[in-house]
Amino acid sequence: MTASAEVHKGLEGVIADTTSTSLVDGEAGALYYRGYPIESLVNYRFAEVMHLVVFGDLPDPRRLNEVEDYLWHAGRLPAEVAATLRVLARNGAHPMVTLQAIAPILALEPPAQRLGRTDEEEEGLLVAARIPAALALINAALEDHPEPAYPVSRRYGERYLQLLTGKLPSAEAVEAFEVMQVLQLDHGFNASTFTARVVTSTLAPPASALAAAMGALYGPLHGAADQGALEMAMEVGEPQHARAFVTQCLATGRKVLGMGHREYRVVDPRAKILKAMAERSATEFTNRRLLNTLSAVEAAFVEQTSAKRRALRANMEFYKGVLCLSLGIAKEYFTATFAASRAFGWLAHIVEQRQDNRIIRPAALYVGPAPREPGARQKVG
Ligand SMILES: CC(=O)SCCNC(=O)CCNC(=O)[C@H](O)C(C)(C)COP(=O)(O)OP(=O)(O)OC[C@H]1O[C@@H](n2cnc3c(N)ncnc32)[C@H](O)[C@@H]1OP(=O)(O)O
Ligand SMILES: O=C([O-])CC(=O)C(=O)O
Repeated sequence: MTASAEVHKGLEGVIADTTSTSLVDGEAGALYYRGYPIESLVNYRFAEVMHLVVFGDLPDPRRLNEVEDYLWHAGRLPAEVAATLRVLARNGAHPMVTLQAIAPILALEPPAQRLGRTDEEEEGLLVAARIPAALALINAALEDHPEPAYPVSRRYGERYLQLLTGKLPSAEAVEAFEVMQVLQLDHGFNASTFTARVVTSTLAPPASALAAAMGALYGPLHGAADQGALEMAMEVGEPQHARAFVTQCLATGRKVLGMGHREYRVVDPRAKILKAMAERSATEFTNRRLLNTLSAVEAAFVEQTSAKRRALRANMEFYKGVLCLSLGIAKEYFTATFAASRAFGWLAHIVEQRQDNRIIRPAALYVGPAPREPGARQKVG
């Protein structure tokens, strides 16, 4: 590459490939899965929208039954996989670190049930289906509890919450949880999805691509902003401290997590839905105070960044934590819960990438020393 070449730092605006899974309209603040606006999809079960994203259409009742049955059977961890996971988790790393390490192992010992897809797709589906039980096991190992019994419910959200919290959730909690998971399914060429596509482009197996994507999601500029935003609200403490906190962040270059987005120039449409849900769910004093603090941080941030070349607004991560806490999900499991949903979106992109593959290999503008000779030197030894 010559020195006159233009560098697209962060690949902003670079169209790297086509996709038919989701459309992100950053100017209008709209998101569509396979053509359907997300606002219309929040009325469907998670398993239905997952089917839409991965397979391209909403399932009829018979297929939904088949998919929910598959997720239940496939989602149960084989004994040896569970034992490996338990040993790894006991090292005490963050659940996302353990989950990434175990992801390829989750593909071992597949069940007899399949969804009639290719071997590669079935591998990805299996890893994604097993994430909820894997998280419950990580939680049990870290807390030194016995492994939770595998729930009888075929409903994805009910099973997930029961696995993670140890309690049978209310119907309202299941609905709210599934809406959140629907909103997290897919989002164009975000960093973790692009990672999955890069790994897939080398023809590495889906389980390797999913593990790599988990690594990308765990960064605070991407998926881990959910835990980060909530911890920031805890640090701020009270709404009246928000203005000074934002001033300090902007003066020192510290990122206010959960604010700003590469694509959206207006509020992220998912953030609007999640904020309303967080408001409805935060009845308990601590969660209400966290919500009010976040709201004050958002107002101060929007005001203090109004002179920037770009409008910076709340993204999906900002209010999500309050909803998660209300559902009984501890903050260390926010990003892993995001991964549990996004894994299906990653799979949709893995399938798309494999269908029309070319290795992803951009060019670099070399800025190191000009070619030179090391000069004469005595041979060592
Ligand atoms: C599911 C998700 O992944 S959603 C995103 C989750 N991530 C976060 O919430 C982390 C906080 N946000 C950010 O770091 C960024 O906004 C990102 C990573 C989301 C997007 O990054 P970019 O597209 O490179 O940011 P962008 O070019 O729009 O930033 C413009 C300016 O605003 C600043 N800015 C952007 N977001 C923030 C923020 N949250 N806090 C402080 N300043 C910010 C940038 O530093 C830049 O400043 P400059 O013009 O003085 O250089
Ligand atoms: O699109 C992005 O860059 C990040 C995001 O919102 C997502 O992955 O959901």
